[in-house]
Amino acid sequence: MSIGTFSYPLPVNEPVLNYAPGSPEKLRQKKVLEELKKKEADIPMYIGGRAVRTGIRIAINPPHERAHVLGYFHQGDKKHVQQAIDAALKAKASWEAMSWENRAAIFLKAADLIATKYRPYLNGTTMLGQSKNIYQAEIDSACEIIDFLRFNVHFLSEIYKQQPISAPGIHNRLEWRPLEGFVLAITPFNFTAIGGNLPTSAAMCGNTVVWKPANTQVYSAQMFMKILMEAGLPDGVINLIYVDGPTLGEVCFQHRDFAGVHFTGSTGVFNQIWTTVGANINKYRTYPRIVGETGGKDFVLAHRSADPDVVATALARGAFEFQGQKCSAASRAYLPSNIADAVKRKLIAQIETMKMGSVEDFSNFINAVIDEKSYDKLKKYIDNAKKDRKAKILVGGNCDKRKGFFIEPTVIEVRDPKYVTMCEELFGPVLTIYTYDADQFEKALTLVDTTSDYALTGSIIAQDRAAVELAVNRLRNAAGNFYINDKPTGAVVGQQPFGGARASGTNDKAGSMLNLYRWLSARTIKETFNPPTDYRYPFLQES
Ligand SMILES: NC(=O)c1ccc[n+]([C@@H]2O[C@H](COP(=O)([O-])OP(=O)(O)OC[C@H]3O[C@@H](n4cnc5c(N)ncnc54)[C@H](O)[C@@H]3O)[C@@H](O)[C@H]2O)c1
Ligand SMILES: N[C@@H](CCC=O)C(=O)O
Repeated sequence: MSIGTFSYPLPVNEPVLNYAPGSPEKLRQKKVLEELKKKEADIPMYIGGRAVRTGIRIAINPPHERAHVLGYFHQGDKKHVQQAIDAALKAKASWEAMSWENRAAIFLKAADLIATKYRPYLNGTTMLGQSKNIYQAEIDSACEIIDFLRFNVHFLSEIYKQQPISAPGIHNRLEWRPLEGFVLAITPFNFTAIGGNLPTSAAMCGNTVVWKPANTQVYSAQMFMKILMEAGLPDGVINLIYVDGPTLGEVCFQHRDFAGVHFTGSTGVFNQIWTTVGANINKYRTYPRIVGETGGKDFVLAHRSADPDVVATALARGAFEFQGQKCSAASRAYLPSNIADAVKRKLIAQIETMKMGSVEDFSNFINAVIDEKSYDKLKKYIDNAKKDRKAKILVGGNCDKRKGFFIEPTVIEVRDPKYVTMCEELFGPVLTIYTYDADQFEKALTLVDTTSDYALTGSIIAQDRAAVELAVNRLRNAAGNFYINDKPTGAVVGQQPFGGARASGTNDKAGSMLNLYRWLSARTIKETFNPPTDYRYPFLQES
């Protein structure tokens, strides 16, 4: 029962700590990394609040140190998917009946726990499990997840306030119901914050959730789950299971109570999910919500008026932070002929200073790619480029997986703007550059717009305002997140709502109100205070 209307003002973004040499946050983080490495974690699934261990233990190794074992997670099968759905459905009635202020408090408390005592733990599990350097972990597993939790509480409270008008004699209201059934959250390896946001944004709206993270993100996912439990999340509201994708799909997408899927990952997997849901549409109680943020082939387009230093730095950071494993990473660049040589020279010089190695040495900018499958795929593209007369490796190109999955930041230069690495998502530290005739900017715009199926992020770098305006207009549908004189990565919750269209997803903008609407199903209620008692209109009542 709520006695009062409570307010949740717009929060400010969580400040990014800088981990400078000698800083208290750096000392604390180093200690926690040591602590995490010393113990071998035994990671259960969490179903209905119970820790479930199956005995099928899968080792978790840091991608940059394959020989080390951080722990093991217990892999589930079909019956655990069913148990997770049952637990979600059982928890549903009491969760959706809980007053908003109590639901909200759980997520706000989780945000505060992460901001304080668990910050180095969520960062530490992200650093070791996903091979993220401290800065990349801090902006993800500390700041972004904290922001998602706090901003979504604010956005949802704003949605709850949205009500229709009422004519005299009646009162209308909108009830912001959760969906009928359970929501499935399927999350990718690359962002701990996305792993946290996908189940919690739906749960916050009163839904109960089955959450399946990528196997390569389980180490940090279970840390987040434990924080939610400590924050008071009731049993069964979010059920964390580790099963393979097809097993998950086989049970969930056949279930009558499947109410929606909140997915982030590759376009191919999302298309498969959509096709399966479509084929099963007659089985469901309600039309399921399908939300998917998917792949990208993100561009940087420089204009002849661009400052070469700005272009080179946008490329160095945009393409190589977190080894290019961001859906937003710059992976194709279009340089105008008047400054192309200067940009290449400056970019190579920057890349040559990038240190590569373990996350425990904070001076390493580059760490390992996520796993062997990704390493092998990336190496193949690089080896093919080495052999291909149409491509030239400008810098990098060496790969070594003996100790960890290390791939040097690599720049490929091509003369064919439709060369394979200009079109396909590689998801690693590989950038392809094409030089266009600086007098043919409009042609370059068309090329950017038509080269890839994706439309996630992109940047225009120019000092000429007319060129910026032209690019903003002509590339309207080429990116859901468009940047001017900046790299195409690093969206901040509340500042740059995130998502793309075309093959990059349903563009439901994580970290904004738009996303939350997808987990709500409004009911309109009209109450008439003085109801009529005669069916006849006045004109029928002639005397
Ligand atoms: N647009 C965005 O906001 C965004 C953000 C992050 C990552 N991504 C994309 O994610 C991809 C990288 O992440 P990834 O390698 O973890 O992606 P992925 O598609 O391989 O896996 C994503 C999730 O789907 C699961 N999965 C795989 N096959 C499945 C199936 N048949 N049925 C159900 N679930 C299945 C995986 O186990 C994982 O949990 C890239 O394509 C990247 O662009 C997009
Ligand atoms: N939101 C992140 C990307 C998430 C995808 O991997 C960014 O803007 O860089």
